[in-house]
Amino acid sequence: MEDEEQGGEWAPKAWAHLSSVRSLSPLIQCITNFVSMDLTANTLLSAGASPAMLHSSSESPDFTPQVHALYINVGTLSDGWLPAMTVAAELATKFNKPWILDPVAAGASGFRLKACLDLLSLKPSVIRGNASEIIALANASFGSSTRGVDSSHDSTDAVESAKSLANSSGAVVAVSGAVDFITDGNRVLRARNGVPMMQKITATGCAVTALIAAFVAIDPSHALEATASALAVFGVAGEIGMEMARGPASLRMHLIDSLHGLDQTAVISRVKISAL
Ligand SMILES: Nc1ncnc2c1ncn2[C@@H]1O[C@H](COP(=O)(O)OP(=O)(O)O)[C@@H](O)[C@H]1O
Ligand SMILES: Cc1ncsc1CCOP(=O)(O)O
Ligand SMILES: [Mg+2]
Repeated sequence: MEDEEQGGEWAPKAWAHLSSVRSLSPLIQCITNFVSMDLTANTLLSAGASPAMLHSSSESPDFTPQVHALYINVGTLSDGWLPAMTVAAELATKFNKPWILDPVAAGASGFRLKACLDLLSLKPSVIRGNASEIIALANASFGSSTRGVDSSHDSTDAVESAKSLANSSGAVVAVSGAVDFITDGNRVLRARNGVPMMQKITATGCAVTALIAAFVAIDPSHALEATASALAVFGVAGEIGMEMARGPASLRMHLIDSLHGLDQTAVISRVKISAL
């Protein structure tokens, strides 16, 4: 099975997506949490994209129409930031720009769940979360099965929730974990790259969602494929980075270096994407 997943039709697609990000350098507006800002911006830069962490609702009317994609992450949500997210998402929709949602800890509180559900009504192109977040959103429930920002479920537990959320929202939904699943509600793709140590670095989930925004920016009409490519490419960077790392802190550094240095041979030989 693993051999079937390696190479095939998907690895050249992933390489084509990464190459387009490098040559087109899409401008990505990021409204993201305080924890993730640095890793997110550096991930986008090392992939060849151009990050801009602009979140004021006073400047989004001028700025959002110019970007190639918008990334919204509710990780350190506050009353003050929510209107800024709403304004930017409305502008993205109005100006036909893809926007991507990371519903960090969606099931941690009623405030956060309602915020995420309200943002969903503004039609994101892609939602990427861990299994607990996708289950909470699909069931519109908070509390019982959520432990803060980390998942208490395996990604395989959330495949049906992801499909149902994709169908109800119209978005492509990605569940990350040991295996990443990506669905439009009908097709389901599976990406099997990465290393477990990536969970021990804060904001790797946030960073890969930003990378999804960059990949969707350069191929907006194929959001499902672009999302799978971004998850697999980030995983490959983690695998190569892990060969040099001594723990989470050095993996963080080597992951960024590896993403920057990825070549065609590494991507083609390592990307493991398949249809479920
Ligand atoms: N056990 C694992 N093996 C390989 N890759 C993993 C594993 N757990 C997470 N990842 C990868 O780490 C990144 C962050 O995923 P995850 O930890 O699920 O998100 P979050 O940080 O939002 O909870 C993703 O690229 C995912 O594929
Ligand atoms: C620890 C923490 N607390 C609020 S946001 C955040 C970062 C979460 O990052 P990720 O979802 O990528 O693990
Ligand atoms: Mg997360």
